[in-house]
Amino acid sequence: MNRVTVAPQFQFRNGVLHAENIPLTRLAQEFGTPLYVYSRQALNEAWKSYRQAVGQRNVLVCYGMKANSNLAVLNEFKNLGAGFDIVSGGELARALAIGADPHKIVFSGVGKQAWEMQAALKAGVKCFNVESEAELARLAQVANQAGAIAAVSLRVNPDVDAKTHPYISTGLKENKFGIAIEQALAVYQRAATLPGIKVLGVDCHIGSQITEVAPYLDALDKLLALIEALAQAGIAIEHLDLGGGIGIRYTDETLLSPTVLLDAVFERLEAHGLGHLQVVLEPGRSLVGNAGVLLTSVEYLKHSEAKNFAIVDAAMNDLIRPTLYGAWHDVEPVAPRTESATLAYDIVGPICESGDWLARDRQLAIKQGDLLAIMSAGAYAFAMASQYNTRPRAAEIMVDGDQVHVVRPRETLASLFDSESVLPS
Ligand SMILES: Cc1ncc(COP(=O)(O)O)c(C=O)c1O
Ligand SMILES: N[C@@H](CCCC[NH3+])C(=O)O
Repeated sequence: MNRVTVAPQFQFRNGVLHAENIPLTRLAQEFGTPLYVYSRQALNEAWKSYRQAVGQRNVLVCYGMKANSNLAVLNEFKNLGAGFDIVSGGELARALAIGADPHKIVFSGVGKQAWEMQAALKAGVKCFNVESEAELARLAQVANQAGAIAAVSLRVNPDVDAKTHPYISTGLKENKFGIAIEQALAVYQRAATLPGIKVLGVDCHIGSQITEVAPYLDALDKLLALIEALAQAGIAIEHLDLGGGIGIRYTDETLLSPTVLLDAVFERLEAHGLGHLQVVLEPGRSLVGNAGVLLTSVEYLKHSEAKNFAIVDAAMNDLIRPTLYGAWHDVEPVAPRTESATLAYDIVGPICESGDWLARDRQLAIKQGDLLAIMSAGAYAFAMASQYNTRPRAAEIMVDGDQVHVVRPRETLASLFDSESVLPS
């Protein structure tokens, strides 16, 4: 019986793991490993879950492109109607490169530089999510110099526990993000008087890989109290941005669906007479996380008294989540064997760091040369890759039914240092 994986578009057929209709063995042969493989259908299905949740309601879904900013992914979401949540001038450039509608771009991030603000104003983005009073002052200055008006939401830090990994929790008061909820009213009052600034909305983003609705509703309750205080102070807003954060299945998580979230949000908005507000969401991981796998080959097996190691050709430079967060990614042999002994393996890369591991203590029946798929590698995977140890970043492939597209070729060795120079002698 074929094992079922966490990702519907990556399943076993006749004993071989496929991406849609393509056997992953074929892609490894043709393009080499390590290799990122994405499924176009998975992107579409994930988008559909948001579209169905939205229904006729006034919701703008801005894809949090930091999760995976490959142009093919961005273009797919643009064509499906997505806006974009950006956090840098670089991400703005990517959005503009695929012809994204600037009126559907929100600009988040705690450290926006003046040039980034200028570029975003020039492009005409929908909204700046402002994270401090100092940023607000800089934005007003930049907007005035440009003769432009910057529409803003203040990103409020509601001090709620998103019940996720501390490194990806962003809505607690000890986190660097946002303006403390207690200070928000005063900063809004200042914003309302600043030339160059137009108050448009309220924003928060409490964390990532969230699997329950309760933390969102805790945050929402605090934002609703703020919105009422703003109304009393004569400051009307048009939209409420609840950020991203919906989690995916890495192993056996129970999931929060966009429908459950939006139904609960609109119920509360309507109860407060705020059903007219536009809701903005900034999902990243939940749109792409299970649309990708990282393929890697076993270079060596190594057995010591304490451990069995599978040394593979992918490494922490390709996928840093395991060592950075202790994150779990399922590991599937692409063509599972039955004849080898099953042992507990640590899957480690060739990088000179003890932290260079992708999975630990996995029961696997494998041999040298076997191909493994590291699952759920569509989000925060290639996007966080580096060239550490002068390793070219992997190629990225998009599968679409029977079609295979190289959406980013493997980096060449020369490209890793051809812009460097040595000192004149
Ligand atoms: C401001 C902001 N919006 C959206 C996201 C996307 O989050 P996620 O990938 O968890 O949906 C992030 C990342 O956590 C973020 O920092
Ligand atoms: N990079 C993190 C998520 C961070 C979200 C960005 N605010 C992860 O891989 O889970």
